[in-house]
Order: sequence, then C-alpha cells, then structure tokens
Amino acid sequence: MPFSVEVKNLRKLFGKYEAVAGISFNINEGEVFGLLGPNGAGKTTTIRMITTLLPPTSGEIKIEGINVIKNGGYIRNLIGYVPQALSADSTLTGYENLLFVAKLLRLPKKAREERINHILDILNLSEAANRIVKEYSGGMVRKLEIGQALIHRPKLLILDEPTVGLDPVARRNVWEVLEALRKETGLTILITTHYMEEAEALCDRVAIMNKGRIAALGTPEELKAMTGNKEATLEDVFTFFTGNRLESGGSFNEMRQVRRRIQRFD
Ligand SMILES: Nc1ncnc2c1ncn2[C@@H]1O[C@H](COP(=O)(O)OP(=O)(O)OP(=O)(O)O)[C@@H](O)[C@H]1O
Repeated sequence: MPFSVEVKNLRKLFGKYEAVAGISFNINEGEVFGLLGPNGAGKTTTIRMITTLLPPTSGEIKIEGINVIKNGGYIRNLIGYVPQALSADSTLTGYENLLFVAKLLRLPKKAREERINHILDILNLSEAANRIVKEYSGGMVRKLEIGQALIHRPKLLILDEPTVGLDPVARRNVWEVLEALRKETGLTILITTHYMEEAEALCDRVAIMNKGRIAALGTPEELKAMTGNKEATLEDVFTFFTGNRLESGGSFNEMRQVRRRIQRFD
C-alpha cells in the first residue's frame, strides 16, 4: 500500500473558538503538500494534530491507513517534525546536535556515524559539522534542524514555517535542500507557509487555509486556472478564494519569532 496521509472533517476548538473548522485533504506518497495561509489560519494547529501533539475535537487522521489518534507511538516513528521554535542547541556543534538526537532515539552505535554523515552531506553541512552552532547562520541552523528530524528515517517530514525570519538567500538554500531530499529519498513532505513564493517553489499541491477552513486546494497551476486569469500569482489566487490579502511579513508573530532567534544566538 503506498504511503498516504488522510485527513477527514478535522476540527479543533479552543474553548468556544474554532481554530480548525472541519477540514479534509489527502497527501500522496512522495508529494510536497503545502498549507498556505496567514498567521492564525489554523496551519500550526492542523499539523500539531497530525503529529499527535494535540488531540482533535473531532474528525479523523490516518497515516499509512493507521488511525493517528489511537496509535500515537507508532505514528511518531513515521514522522519527522521541524517546529517553528528553535530546536538545535547553540552550545554544541552541528555533529553533536545530530548525535544527541541519534542517541535519544536509541539508534544503534554502528548506524549513528554513517547516518549523521549522510545527512550532513545532503544538507551541505559537512564542512561546518564541527563548528559550534552559535556561529551558524540562520539558514544553516534551519538545515541542521531538518537533519535532526531525519535521523530516524521518517516517511513523512513536517515543517512548520521553515523559512520564517530567514533572508532570501538562506530561504532559497533551505528550498534547495528540501528539493534534494525529496529527489534522493522520495520523502513525503507537509509544509506550512505564508510565503507565496515558497509554496510555488516547493509544493506539488497547495491547500489555501483561511480562518480554520480550506478555501481551495490544487496544484498551483490548477488554482491559478480556477481564477480565470492565466497570469495570476498565488497571491492573486489567495485573494480570489478568500477575499483577503495574504500578509507576507511583519506580523507580530513573525517579529516575535525572529527576535527569539536572534536572542538565542547572541
Ligand atoms: N492553545 C491554544 N489556545 C487557544 N487558542 C489557540 C491555541 N493555539 C492556537 N490558538 C488560536 O487558534 C488560531 C489558529 O492558530 P494557529 O497557530 O494554528 O495558526 P497558524 O495558521 O499556524 O498561524 P501562525 O503562523 O501564527 O502559527 C489562532 O487564532 C490562535 O490564536
């Protein structure tokens, strides 16, 4: 059976507030699937439910045909998760960070070195492996965090706003790594973003999320065609389906994230 993620009528209430309002979508094997929407659209809440970190109020999630809610331990083995918040230790080297995760996951000693070196190679971090992470650029830290999520060879990699707070060069660098990963490993990838450019560069299919709902779903090309304007950008697509403009930056949330990042590496 090919790998798949099936989300059906998924809903999450925080008190009376409906953060995710009954969404459904499938992700196919080897696909890069994007949840695109502004801050507060419900993207993080959705992936927290998929990663088993948050119980849904109602609805169903199946990965490889297995119920995520009832089989959390098994499902967590299939998933690599790169959260928005920093997860690398700035006082260790890149290699040590990966080794730490490998030990936590009880990877056999023999496999550790080979796995870590392979990951460093794919991420283009081999030369920096023995440097302390405090000296890494934002893009290098992000790549290292992607590496940490890959140590146990997951089938599904989930990234929450992976390039928020990065400059355009670093952002492209992270995209290249994700492309290389997917080519080399056939990994299925779920990514949340509020950058149009990112969704267009990376995603095979995109679900446009707004106020807890999926406003439209399709390939970037299909979504553009639905607007009846061949020249439409994804930004136009977002406006077409939601009636709102997609803020691309400068929100309080983004500022807070960037600040947190800067403080951590001072
Ligand atoms: N634990 C919580 N308790 C109450 N409300 C919450 C909680 N987590 C999220 N929310 C609210 O649910 C809504 C959706 O949040 P969510 O983080 O999923 O959005 P998002 O699309 O991922 O945006 P962001 O990029 O800011 O993370 C927001 O209005 C948020 O304030």
